[in-house]
Amino acid sequence: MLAIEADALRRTYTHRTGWLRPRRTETEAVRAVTFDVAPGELFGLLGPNGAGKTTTIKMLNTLLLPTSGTARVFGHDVARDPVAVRKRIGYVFGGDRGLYDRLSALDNLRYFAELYGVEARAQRRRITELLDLVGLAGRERERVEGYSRGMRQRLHIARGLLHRPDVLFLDEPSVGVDPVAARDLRRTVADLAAAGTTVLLTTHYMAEADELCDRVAVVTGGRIRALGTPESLKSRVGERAVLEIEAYGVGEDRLERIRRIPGVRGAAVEERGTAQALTVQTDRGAELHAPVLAALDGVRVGRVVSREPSLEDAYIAIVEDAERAEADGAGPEESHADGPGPGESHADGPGPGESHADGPGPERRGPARPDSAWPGPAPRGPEHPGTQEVPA
Ligand SMILES: Nc1ncnc2c1ncn2[C@@H]1O[C@H](COP(=O)(O)OP(=O)(O)OP(=O)(O)O)[C@@H](O)[C@H]1O
Repeated sequence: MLAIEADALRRTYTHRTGWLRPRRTETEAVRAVTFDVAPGELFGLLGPNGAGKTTTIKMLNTLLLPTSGTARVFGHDVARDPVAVRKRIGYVFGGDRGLYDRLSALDNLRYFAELYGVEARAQRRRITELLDLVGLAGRERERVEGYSRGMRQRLHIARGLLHRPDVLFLDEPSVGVDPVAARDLRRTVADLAAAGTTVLLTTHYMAEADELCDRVAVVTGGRIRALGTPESLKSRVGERAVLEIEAYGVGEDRLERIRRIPGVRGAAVEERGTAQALTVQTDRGAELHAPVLAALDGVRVGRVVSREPSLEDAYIAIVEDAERAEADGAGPEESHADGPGPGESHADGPGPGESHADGPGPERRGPARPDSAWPGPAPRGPEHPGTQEVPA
C-alpha cells in the first residue's frame, strides 16, 4: 500500500476585497496535483514562494479540505476519514510557532504526549528515545525560550514523532537554521527515513533536497512541473554548463540582456548578503564568458566560475520554463522524469471536500492540536498566476 496518494488535488481560496465595489478574489493555489509516495520514501516538494506546497501538505494532513480531487494516507481518504489519517501522520513546520517557550523541552513533550494520546506508561521512554534521536538529550530541562532555532526545529521534530507516525510532513524544517544545525537536522531526517518513516518535505534549499530526497516534485503556480529523482532532474540540464558570477547590483534589465545572448538558456540572480550570485545556464561547449561579462559592463563583478549543473540549476530551468509557459498561456507541463512513481493513483470520485470553492475557507478546526491553530501564510494577492478577480 502506498503511503501517500494524491490524485488531481485542487484547492481554491476565495476571499473578498474592496468595500464600495466588493470583489471576490479566487486563488487557485493547487491545480490538479497528482503524485504518490511509497512507504519509507523521502519525498521533496520544491517550488518558489506561493507555489502551493504548504496548501498541498495541509490537504494531505487534513488541515484543509480539498476543493476537489482525492488524497489518501495509507489508504485512508483525507476528507472522509481524517481521524484515521491523523493517527498515522505528524506535522512539523518551520518557524517559531507550535512550542511553549516558557516550558522546558521536557514539559513541552510531556504536554504534547498527553495531547496526542501517548499512553502514560510509554511516555517517559518515548520522550527519552526522541530526545536522543534529535540530539537534545541533556538539554531537555532548559526552557525553550533559551533554545537556538536549530534546537527548536529538532524539538519540533521530536514533538511531531511522539505518537510514532508512519508519515511525517516537514514544511521547511531548516528555514533560518545555520549551516551546522541544518546539517544535524538533515541527519535526523535521513535517520528517520532509514528507520522506515515516510517523509514529505518542503524546502527552498536545493542542496538539502538533493542530499536527502529519493524523489522530488517541482511545483509552480499550483501544478507539478517535473517529478523524479534528483539525478533524473539534473540530467534534464545535462547538456548545459553553468557560469556562476559574483556580482553587485544586477537588475532585471541586465538579466534580460544576458538571457538574449545566443547560447544562454537561462539566468537568475540570488541575493547573498551584500553580494549577488548570478547563475547563467549556457549550452555546453559554448564559450560565453566574454559576451556575458560584456552584458554586465558597468556592474561590479567578483569571482567567475564554470561548473556542472546542480539540482538548483535544474530547478531554475524548470521554474523558468513553467513561467514562460504560463506567460504564453500554455496548459500544465508536468513531466515525470523517471516514470509515474512507485504506484498507480486511485481515483474514486470526488471526495466530500469538493465544492468549497466559494464558501468560507473550509479550513479544518479539528481537535485541539496546536497545528490546527496555524493560520497559514497570508494571502499574497493577485500577482499569483492562479489568482483572478470575479464579481462578488
Ligand atoms: N489562507 C489563504 N487564503 C487565501 N490565499 C492563500 C491562503 N494560503 C495561501 N494562499 C495563496 O495560495 C497560494 C499558494 O500558497 P502556499 O502557501 O500553499 O504556497 P507555498 O508554496 O507553500 O509558498 P511558500 O514557499 O512561500 O511557503 C499563494 O498564492 C497564496 O497567496
